[in-house]
This record gives sequence, structure tokens and C-alpha cells, in this order.
Amino acid sequence: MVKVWIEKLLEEPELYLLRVDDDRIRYFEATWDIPEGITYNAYLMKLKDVVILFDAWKKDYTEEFIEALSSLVDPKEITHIVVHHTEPDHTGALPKLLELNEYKAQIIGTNFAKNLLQGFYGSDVVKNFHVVRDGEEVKIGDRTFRFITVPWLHWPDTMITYVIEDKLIFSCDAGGGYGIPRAIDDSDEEVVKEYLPYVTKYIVTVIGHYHKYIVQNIKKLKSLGIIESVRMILPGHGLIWRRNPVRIFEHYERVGAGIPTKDKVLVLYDSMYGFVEERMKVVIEELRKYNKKPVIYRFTDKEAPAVSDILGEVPDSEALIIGVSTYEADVHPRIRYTLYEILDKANYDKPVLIVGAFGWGGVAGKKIETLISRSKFELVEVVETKGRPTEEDKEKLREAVRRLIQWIS
Ligand SMILES: Cc1cc2nc3c(=O)[nH]c(=O)nc-3n(C[C@H](O)[C@H](O)[C@H](O)COP(=O)(O)O)c2cc1C
Repeated sequence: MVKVWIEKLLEEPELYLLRVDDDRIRYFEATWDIPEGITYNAYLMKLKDVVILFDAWKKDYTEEFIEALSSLVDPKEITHIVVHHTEPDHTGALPKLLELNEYKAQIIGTNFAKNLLQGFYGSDVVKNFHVVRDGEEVKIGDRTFRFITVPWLHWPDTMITYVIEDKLIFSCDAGGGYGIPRAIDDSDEEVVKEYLPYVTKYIVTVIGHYHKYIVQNIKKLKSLGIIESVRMILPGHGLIWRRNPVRIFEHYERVGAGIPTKDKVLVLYDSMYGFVEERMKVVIEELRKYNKKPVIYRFTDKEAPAVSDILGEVPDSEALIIGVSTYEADVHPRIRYTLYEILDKANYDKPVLIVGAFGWGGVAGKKIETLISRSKFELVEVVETKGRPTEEDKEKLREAVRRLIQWIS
């Protein structure tokens, strides 16, 4: 049985969280390996004469959503539905809800959201749609709702809602993360510590392609003066932030900007028969000699880490070292895919060292060199040699690692 949370968050205004813990999902967006699962959060606010729903759940949980919602309100009584972002993990249950609501509720969202909803679910769903512009304020009941667009965080339709009188931010995907936290909010530091790495992984895999917009949009919210005094940040996934609400946006900013954790170096390699691995042992030993802390992911005949986990390690690394074998005159397929995703989702200004091994003609190193030259990463060196590494090859590797360390410092 899937776990559903129905929690009262505030008495005034009367505000509820409706959260479902999706522990059945394996691959978010049919791509990202998330054994940690994810939650979908919707919120319900009851004011005098109006009932406002903020977002919904994924279609798979429509039945549970309607049941949870019905325990708080008759769906027919919902007067407004705010759609912050139309991705179906937040809107899948909407068509059924609107049917039960007899299409009485006014849907509020951006023009982009209206077009997308119509494309996904048909014209009926948008027949009572109120398009809001960036910064528009709408009085609903006795509260004022300001809608602020945050485009490309992570779709063009995305906006957040700021409730002026109560200083609440409904932030949808911004401020969200993977994982199924044991609590609903950030009051327990242990829960927060367990959860934050899943937030980083979520940011990189889901929003990473647009990571410059994270920094840009948070700057925009800061300039509006709504962050420093915010009382609660209520995201569409994961924990609610109310003990220290600013913290989640600070975390997003750090990941967006790629701020490194001191001494962390991401080491990533494939090795089919051990020759790349022999080289990487030399590299790792040299890193440790200089007090660097390598975080190691390897593709071998015994292990294949999730690319989503590797991506989550990039933003706070000081540097990357990639070990690669040449495979059919190309980059080994596992590294090829991983690197493609790193360059797309976690493209940061960080130094990279490439370590290659080949049998009869090294190609992988040169191909990676070309890819890196078109990215934000800076290539320190390609050390690519044949077969089993000689003592001379090993010395070259140690020198390259020292050069990388100098580059970092
Ligand atoms: C399926 C396969 C394809 C390969 N293709 C090439 C190639 O195109 N060019 C080359 O120089 N070596 C090629 N090699 C040899 C490897 O690059 C070489 O053995 C390297 O040292 C492998 O590193 P490892 O021992 O860590 O797996 C290939 C090896 C395998 C198993």
C-alpha cells in the first residue's frame, strides 16, 4: 500500500499538505535511476468562501488523490486550482478531479501552461482557465496571491505562488528533491542531511540542462524581496521548508553555480580487463597523497553505477578525472553515455583530466578532448597509452595528477 500523508500545516490560513510517497517508481522520466523514490506534494487552502488547490499528483495515484482530497473537501467545492507546472507528475490526476468538480474550479496558470494542459488532456480541461502574467496579483477570498514566472525551472510554463499576507511560497519543482523523507518538513536535521544529496541529484538530472536559470531565477526572487522574510517554502516534491526556509534556495544556488566541496575529486572510469583500472589506482594514490578525497565510480564486469548518481556528484566536485578505454574506435559505451549526460546536465567550469588505455590505436582520449573543448569544462591533459601501463606511463600519470591539483589551487 502506498503511503499517503494528509497533514494540517497551518490553522490560519487553513492549509493542508497532500503527499503520496511513490516507492514503486524505478526510473524518473523513464531515465533516472531512483531507488530512493519520490513524493508528489499538493496543497489545499481553505479560506472564507473559497477552496484553493495547488497542483495535483501523478496519474498512477489518481484514486488515492481523490480519496485524500475528499477527506478534506467535497471536490465540487474546490473553487480554484493553481497549476504551477504542467508536467504530468503534478497534473496527471487533474482530468479526473475536474470531472468530479463539474469543471467549476477556475484553473490559474501561465499561458504556456494553458497550451500544454490542452495538449495533454484536451479542451475541456482548460475551458475555465485564467492566464496570469509574471508578477500579477489576484485577490482570492481574503488573501492576495502573487504569481511569479520562473521560466526553465525546468519547463517554459513554470511559475511559483507567493501569498503576500502569509509570506508563503508554493514553489513546485523549484526547491524539490528525490527521496521519501521520513518527515514532512525540515524540523529534524538528521532528516535534512539524509535528504539533501537527493535534492542535488534531482537538480542535476531534472533541472541541470537549464542550471543557469536556477541562479537567474533565485536572483529574481531575491530582488523581489520575498525570500529573506519567507515563512514557508512548499515544493512539489520532498520536504517542506519552515524551520529554515531560505536554506533550500541556498542549496539550489550552490548546485546551480557548481560551488565545490573542498578536496572532493570525482573519479570515473570503465575497465573491461583491468588496464584502465591499473592506471586509476596510481591516480587515486597520488590524489590521496595530496589529501584530496576521491569519490570513485567504476564500470566493470561486476558493477555499473547509476548515471543519475554520478551526475549528482559533479556540481560540488573540485575536478573530474575520467578513465576510459578505446572501444571499437570510440569511447567505451558506458563512459560515452555518462559523459554525454555530464556535458548536457552538469556542464560546469571545472578542470578535467583524461586517462586512456587502448590496444592498437587510441581514439577515446581524442574524442573526449573534442567534446570537452565544446563544453564549459577545462581540459588539463589527456594521458592515453597502450595496454599495460609501464613505469614511465605511471610517472606521467602522477605528474598529470599534480598538474590537476595545481590547477585546482
Ligand atoms: C570490444 C573491444 C573493442 C576494442 N576496440 C578497440 C579499438 O577500437 N582500438 C583499440 O586500440 N583498442 C581496442 N580495444 C582494446 C582496449 O582498448 C584495450 O585492451 C584497453 O587496454 C582496455 O582497457 P581495460 O583492460 O581496462 O578494459 C578493444 C577491446 C574490446 C574488448
